[in-house]
Amino acid sequence: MQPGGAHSVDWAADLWRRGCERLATELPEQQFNTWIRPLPAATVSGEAAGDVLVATLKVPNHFKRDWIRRQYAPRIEAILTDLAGRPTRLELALAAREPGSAGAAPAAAAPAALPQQAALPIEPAGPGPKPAAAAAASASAIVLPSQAPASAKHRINPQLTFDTLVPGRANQMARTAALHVAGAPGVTYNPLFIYGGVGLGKTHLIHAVGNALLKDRPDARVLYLHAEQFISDVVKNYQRKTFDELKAKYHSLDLLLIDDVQFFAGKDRTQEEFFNAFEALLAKRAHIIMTSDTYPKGLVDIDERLTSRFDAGLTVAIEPPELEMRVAILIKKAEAEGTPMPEDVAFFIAKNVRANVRELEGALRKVLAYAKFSHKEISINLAREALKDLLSIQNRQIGVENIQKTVADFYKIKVADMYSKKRPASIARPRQIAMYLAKELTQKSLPEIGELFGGRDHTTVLHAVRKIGGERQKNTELNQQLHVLEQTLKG
Ligand SMILES: Nc1ncnc2c1ncn2[C@@H]1O[C@H](COP(=O)(O)OP(=O)(O)OP(=O)(O)O)[C@@H](O)[C@H]1O
Repeated sequence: MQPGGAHSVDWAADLWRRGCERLATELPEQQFNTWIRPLPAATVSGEAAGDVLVATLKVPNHFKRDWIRRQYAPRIEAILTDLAGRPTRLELALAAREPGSAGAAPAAAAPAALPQQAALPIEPAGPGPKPAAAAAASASAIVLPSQAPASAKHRINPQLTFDTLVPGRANQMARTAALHVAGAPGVTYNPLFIYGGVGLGKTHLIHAVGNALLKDRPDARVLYLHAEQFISDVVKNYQRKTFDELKAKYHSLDLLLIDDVQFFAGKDRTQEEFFNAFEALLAKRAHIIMTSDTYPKGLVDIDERLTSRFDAGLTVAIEPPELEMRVAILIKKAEAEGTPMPEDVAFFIAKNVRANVRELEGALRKVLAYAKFSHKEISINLAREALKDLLSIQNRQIGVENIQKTVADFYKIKVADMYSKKRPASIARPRQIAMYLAKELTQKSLPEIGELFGGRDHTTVLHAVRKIGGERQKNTELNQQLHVLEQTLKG
């Protein structure tokens, strides 16, 4: 499709196919096969949202929708934006279930023979189907067959190295331990158990160990896999009664890197096989590194015999990165993309995107794509524009009342003084600061803010916004206080 022009089915089908191809090279095979490949159909529409292309993917249940949204949506959007040459937004719509189906989406547009992995019940059964309203495809949308390339890249990703991992307080312990293991596997910290929230770099770190070891010892037998792949292997070998093959594969390794072991929950046979592999590997001084979303004792539905072994080497956490580390990550990643990122822009993005590194990368891609397609220099204004949706979602959650209360607490005045007519500086200044923050952090207009501050005129608010904004540039103490208030308000 050309921007603003007529859609062509071939063009749209090709867009999705190329998107899948790119995803397949970036995601671990198991993740690609589990989450992306089975998506039954995609639709693309151009007009529905102005000049933004909307790609709608149908997903079978709430669980998958939320997971894909959290884990993959920013990347899919960035890839489609890149391939389409225009901003593309992803919508995830619940597919209506066919009567009698087990929860799969309608098969009408699905390809006849996509090879599927051994399907394992890794998620709770989704709630009932949503009415057709959930399917957001517009009348002008084109239905695309889900197409996925036959092969997907997997195992160790050569780009995930210690060199590309930005160090910081958040990953200091984990990184140090990982470097240690890479230098002398099988000696200490065995097993190494790394835990932390999503998108904080656990997978990156264990790939880095694998890459480092392979660089030193190219013949080392190193295997990276997601826990789901192990589950899948156990099922396959169970069906074929080929447990010797399973043993031969896992028990002979020098380094086993296994991601997201919380997925073993409730899978007794898998746990038993993993226990066997674990014991065999430790006995021959091979190293095991595991990741999880929680520490060993926090794992549920996993045999205590295993969790106590997980904890027997070294357990380290990866924390969410602090502001400076987020800035460093942005600058480094932008540099790697060949686009230098001004420090003030990196600070702006880092202050607004704080959840995890994956989201930070998503925001960076949006900004870079926006700069590319609009042929503009990267600036704070451009970043604000590119991340408009993201920022407004965050800001919508902050209410003016909350700002008034937080600022009043901070400057130790009464909340009632925010609406009062009192004018002493000890009260007027915090009030101006609250007005400034209300303008910065919410979508409210100047008159609306004035109304919420005891029915003041919008020019009073404008004056406060300009005054505090201007002073902020020169007065570091005020700037610091505003940072603290912003961080508190954004939670
Ligand atoms: N310190 C860092 N420096 C550079 N890139 C990082 C850093 N931490 C994370 N990343 C990048 O962020 C993205 C998400 O990281 P990764 O996939 O390793 O997270 P994770 O903790 O394994 O998440 P999940 O639990 O969802 O699998 C990756 O692209 C990774 O390269």
